[in-house]
Amino acid sequence: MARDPAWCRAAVAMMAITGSGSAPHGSQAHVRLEHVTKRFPGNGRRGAPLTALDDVSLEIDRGEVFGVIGYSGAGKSTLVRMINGLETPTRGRVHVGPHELTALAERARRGVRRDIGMVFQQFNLFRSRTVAGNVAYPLKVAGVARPERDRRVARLLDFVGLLDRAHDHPEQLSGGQKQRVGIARALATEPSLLLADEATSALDPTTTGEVLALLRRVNRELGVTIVIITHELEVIRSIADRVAVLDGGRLVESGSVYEVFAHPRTEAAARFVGTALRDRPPPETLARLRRTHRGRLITVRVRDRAGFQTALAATFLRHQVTAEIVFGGIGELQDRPVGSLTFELTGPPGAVDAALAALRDDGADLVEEDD
Ligand SMILES: Nc1ncnc2c1ncn2[C@@H]1O[C@H](COP(=O)(O)OP(=O)(O)OP(=O)(O)O)[C@@H](O)[C@H]1O
Repeated sequence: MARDPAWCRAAVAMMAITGSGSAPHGSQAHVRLEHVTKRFPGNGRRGAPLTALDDVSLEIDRGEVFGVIGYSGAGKSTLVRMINGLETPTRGRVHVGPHELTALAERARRGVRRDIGMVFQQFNLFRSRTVAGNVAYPLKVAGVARPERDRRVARLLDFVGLLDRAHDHPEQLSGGQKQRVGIARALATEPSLLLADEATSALDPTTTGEVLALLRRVNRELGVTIVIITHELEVIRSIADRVAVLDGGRLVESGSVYEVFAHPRTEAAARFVGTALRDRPPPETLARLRRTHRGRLITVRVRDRAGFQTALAATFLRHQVTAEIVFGGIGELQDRPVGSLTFELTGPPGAVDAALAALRDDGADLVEEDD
């Protein structure tokens, strides 16, 4: 049964794309890693040393939210420990602000560390101290006098929305509330840099959203640079400006979240981000679509390209191909469109092949979903 190609044109035109630019990059570096390699000695049984980081160079700008993603064992936590000076590289240099960490003695490194807040997956709160006591602890260590300490603690608890829980103990709080205390504590010494290592990995999706919203406020309202380490792509997608992908200790890709997610240049990054964008129908959906649709199935990736969908509809029309959207959708990443549309194509003999050839010539990123 032929359908009116105009239907397709109208549907596609309705989803016309208006792209906008992503956050600019290139201001002042807050953290700089130059050719950092970290080797751990072999444990005797397996023998060979383990390279946790392999010649990693990257710059994190002051005031940005920078994500680091990678599978378990990729080297993410080792990278964090390089930035806060808890590990020293086997080779290479680490700069934080004006300091070259790798050139400093431990005592001086501790001074730099005071300007770095840490947030952990398991919160790491003192169970024996109250919420206020936990937030006050780093101030006590830093020798801040009681009245000032109390003032800062109240301000921080207010900022994270837990002023009314000041006298509770951590076990009386939910996971999300514990992490908010963790964030307040990390901010107590007014650091300019916050390192969040899997800060939401122990939380459910709703609570994750709340904690990410708080981190966004920390970044925007307090101007704190945030480095967020995670294996959860949704975390990067919702909060980061730029992202680096680690794979087997190597930095395989870095750039704006849009560029890395929408146009991964390496196979390793594509494999990692592919799941986040749901660029293809899942196998069970494809099987069902094949059963219920007689025409050719193709999936077209939609990216930030002005006029692309109008051109797509025009190509189908020109070749007398009927194109019905049977699956897909378009979302947003850093305010730019990203998604995919799966079409069922039907038409006169040879017309579908001609239309697909024309689309490929025009640079369309499409996949044939037929067996
Ligand atoms: N102190 C250490 N001694 C020996 N090997 C180590 C040490 N710390 C890390 N490694 C090894 O270095 C590699 C990278 O570890 P790292 O913890 O940085 O990875 P990750 O990406 O943070 O992983 P995960 O998400 O599982 O925490 C792993 O193979 C790990 O076993």
